[in-house]
Amino acid sequence: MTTDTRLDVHPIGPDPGTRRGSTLEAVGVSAWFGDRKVLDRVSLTMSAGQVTALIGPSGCGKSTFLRILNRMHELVPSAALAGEVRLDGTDIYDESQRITGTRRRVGMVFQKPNPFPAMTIADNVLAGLRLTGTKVSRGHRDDVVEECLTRAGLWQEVKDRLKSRGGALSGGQQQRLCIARSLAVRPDVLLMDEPCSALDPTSTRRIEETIAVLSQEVTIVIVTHNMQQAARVSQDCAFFLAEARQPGHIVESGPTKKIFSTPDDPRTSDYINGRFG
Ligand SMILES: Nc1ncnc2c1ncn2[C@@H]1O[C@H](COP(=O)(O)OP(=O)(O)OP(=O)(O)O)[C@@H](O)[C@H]1O
Repeated sequence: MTTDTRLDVHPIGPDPGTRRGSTLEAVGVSAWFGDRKVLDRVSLTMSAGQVTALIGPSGCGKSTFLRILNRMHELVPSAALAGEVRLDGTDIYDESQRITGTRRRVGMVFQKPNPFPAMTIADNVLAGLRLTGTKVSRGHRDDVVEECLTRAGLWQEVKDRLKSRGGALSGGQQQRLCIARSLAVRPDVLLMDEPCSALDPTSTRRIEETIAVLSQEVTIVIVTHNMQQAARVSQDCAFFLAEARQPGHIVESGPTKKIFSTPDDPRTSDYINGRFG
């Protein structure tokens, strides 16, 4: 299919500003790689319009849990899963649910910025639409590019060079370009797996500002090793732990303010205060 023959159809979903994201609810989620169980009965509600931070030491299953939330876990041949993930009440693993529909509603931004380096900045934004088969008219494409780059906090920096290669941007700009690409399909939920770990402090701050703005419209779940970042950007927080070769589980979850000030479990306090992990 050539892009020029696409129908005059706008991206799917309500206009930004008219909604507050979707609620994601994990219910009794367990996960395996082969025989090895890596998550044990994880239940967590990630509320609409909130930022939920997933924290915990390396290897406790945070990324696996995140990948379960948009059906990427099942791409690993040895992977298995139990439990439910409800998106606004509907289990995304129910056989009536199509994987492409879930991926469109639940976007993902990865640790390492991964724009298409040889593609122009504008085409990088539109690539998200092409990958999900969402049609957009030629006349509407410029609007989508501007809107998404604006929402990702990148428009002012790139508006005069939209035809430059995505690979020519700085690391932080590339990450915001990837966020813009995710936003083009108007997801209800954005999953972010350590989105700032490869970035300098200034770029990190820009991404955090972007997260704060986006969270008014999109539900955000972020994995971070940076406790200050979790405290800054999230309203809710879940502390994962895998002890003594046991599968990862949630020790406690709740409002970030409470988790960081008066956690119920001493292991949470020890981790947050850098006494292990
Ligand atoms: N593709 C895979 N095949 C086999 N085992 C895997 C795979 N991916 C992850 N694991 C294992 O699952 C467990 C959880 O890994 P995961 O990456 O989810 O942890 P994490 O908390 O995100 O770690 P980190 O903070 O270091 O990214 C680890 O023991 C890891 O070795």
